[in-house]
Amino acid sequence: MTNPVLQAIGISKSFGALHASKAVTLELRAGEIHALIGPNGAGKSTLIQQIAGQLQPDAGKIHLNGQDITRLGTAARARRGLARTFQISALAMEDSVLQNTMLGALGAHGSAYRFFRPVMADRNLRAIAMAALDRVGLAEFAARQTAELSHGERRQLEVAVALTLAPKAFVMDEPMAGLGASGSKMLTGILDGLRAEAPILLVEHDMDAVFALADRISVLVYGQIIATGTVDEIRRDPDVRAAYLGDAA
Ligand SMILES: Nc1ncnc2c1ncn2[C@@H]1O[C@H](COP(=O)(O)OP(=O)(O)OP(=O)(O)O)[C@@H](O)[C@H]1O
Repeated sequence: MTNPVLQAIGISKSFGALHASKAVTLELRAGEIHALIGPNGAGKSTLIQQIAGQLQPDAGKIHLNGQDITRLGTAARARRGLARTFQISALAMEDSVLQNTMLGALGAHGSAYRFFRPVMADRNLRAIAMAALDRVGLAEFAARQTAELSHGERRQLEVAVALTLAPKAFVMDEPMAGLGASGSKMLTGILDGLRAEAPILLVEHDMDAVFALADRISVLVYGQIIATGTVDEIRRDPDVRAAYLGDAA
């Protein structure tokens, strides 16, 4: 088996007396969507923040392609190919869909600081951005102001911006949140195809999306991973049913 792309190795984090992550070990392998599920307050966000670099673990390490990135901040991790998506506030609402995407592409492919006009005239960046927009079904919206997009289309745009970074791994925090049935279906289809480009660590409460997308699922309860397995293994796992899924499985 190939080496994991992204690893959390023995991650622990406490807030006072509360152990939000207890020696969590998790692997994201090439080509997979690995869902992280668990009840409210289980520690999913805390773990994702440590993986993305917003929070420093008390103990343990984060590796990206075998390299220790534990001490790097979010920007340095992003430059190394860790794409954290679904922070909608990162989009400039007054700019066009294409401008948002090209500025994302500039972060990864532009070597020097450039003023905005030359950036927008850069054919190479434009081609990278248009390819990313096409990939998520937004090419025909390139000239629209981002503020005009629906909630679901903004999610698609976030994916396009992340794609311009040529990511090695995606970390996605509740991408389906706030989307209606058709938005979820559209985004599920997009994520389904993305795993071939880079594996996805997916935190998601929408179990239909999780069961439709995940190659493997890890279940976090009280800061600990109680099971990792395929959808079928997790659905059948008696500990998971007792702690989390109940009759919903
Ligand atoms: N900065 C913080 N200071 C103190 N306690 C925190 C902090 N961040 C999280 N916690 C606590 O750590 C525990 C895990 O929270 P976390 O948000 O990681 O869970 P979660 O699984 O993401 O929950 P949800 O599904 O509701 O988003 C909770 O008890 C939470 O109250």
